[in-house]
Amino acid sequence: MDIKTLVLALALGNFSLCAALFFYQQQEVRSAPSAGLRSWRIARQLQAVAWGLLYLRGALPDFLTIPFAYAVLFSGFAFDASAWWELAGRRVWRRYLLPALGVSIGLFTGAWLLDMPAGDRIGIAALVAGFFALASAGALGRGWRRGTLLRRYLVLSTLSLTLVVVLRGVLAVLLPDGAEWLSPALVQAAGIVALYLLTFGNVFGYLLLSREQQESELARLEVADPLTDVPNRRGFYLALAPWIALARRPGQPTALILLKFDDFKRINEHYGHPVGDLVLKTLVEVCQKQLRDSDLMGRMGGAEFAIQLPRTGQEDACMVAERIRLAIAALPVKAGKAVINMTASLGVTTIRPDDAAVSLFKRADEALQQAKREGRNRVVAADSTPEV
Ligand SMILES: Nc1nc2c(ncn2[C@@H]2O[C@H](COP(=O)(O)OP(=O)(O)OP(=O)(O)O)[C@@H](O)[C@H]2O)c(=O)[nH]1
Repeated sequence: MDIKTLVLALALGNFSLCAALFFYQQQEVRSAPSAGLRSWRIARQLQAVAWGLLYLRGALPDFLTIPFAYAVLFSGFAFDASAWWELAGRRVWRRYLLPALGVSIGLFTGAWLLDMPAGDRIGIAALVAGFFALASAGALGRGWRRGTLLRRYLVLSTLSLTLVVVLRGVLAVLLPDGAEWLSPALVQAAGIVALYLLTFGNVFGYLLLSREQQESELARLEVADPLTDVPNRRGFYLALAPWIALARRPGQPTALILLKFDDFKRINEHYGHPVGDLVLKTLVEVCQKQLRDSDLMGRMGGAEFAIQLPRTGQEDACMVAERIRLAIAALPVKAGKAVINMTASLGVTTIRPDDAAVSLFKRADEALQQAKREGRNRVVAADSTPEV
């Protein structure tokens, strides 16, 4: 395959992706688009045009196929890097890519206007491609420690291909006529192949990684509450199950606190649902500050939450519950212009050896209901001694 064919393949590949994306977008309003998809789409369009122009070198005026084509290509690289940063949740990095793009286009166009040797222009273009590829690798590398194999592969392949592209540029400047077996044609072929692999590694990597991110977010939402980010009922039950099983063995018990904010309906009615949401989020943070790292708070639904406290007896659990109650009552929640005073009622129990989740929650709920009946804003302990 000669270089021209590879350039054509790059143009056609990007064009066909643009077409596929056009049809995909007809559905996008129905499903949540991945972060960065817009930038990624613009990158494909720009790169398709740029490679198309580069392919037509000789058939069109030089102005179009050299400085203009490279300016469009650099913009495509910049949008690619931007898409990766957006996918990593750091949109702010786009701000730094724009000036870098301006400098890149200025340098390349300047070299063309000054009629510098083609090798120097190639050097500039390779460095620009390398810079934006490194920026993409930086965004990808942010998730390295917790990253999947796919992410790690993409980081390493991007870095090694970037190295080849940059080397190609350096050699074009330092050894324009090649040396021994390192002919200019070989260096050029290695550079364009690396760029080809970089482009399509980027294309499929982005698609696969955004799909992977969406799937892991969906899996997280199965066990987490999207508003407060604590485990939902299902997640909490899953985390509690081993402690229920352990209660059959001798040792320190695990305590359960059931907490419900008082008169929460009033907040929604007076201030509206969005303020109610904000209050819930703030109150969960207030409660979590009173807990140990080993404790776990989960949302059972509405304004009701549960807290598991491993290796904690009833007396200590009551102390924690009282601390939480006081912290909630002491802190007025600011939501916009409103300052809202909240209280909560709490029922406390410990897991008995004969408990199942149903009996455990029933007992904690009875204690909670008693706290509500007795006037709210209080802690009630259930009787945790096993029935005989
Ligand atoms: N803002 C907001 N409100 C919610 C959410 N989930 C449930 N609620 C509201 O929470 C309120 C819970 O009300 P109830 O269970 O009747 O009890 P309460 O008003 O808190 O009163 P008591 O428990 O009797 O002290 C209802 O008005 C629900 O609409 C939510 O995610 N956000």
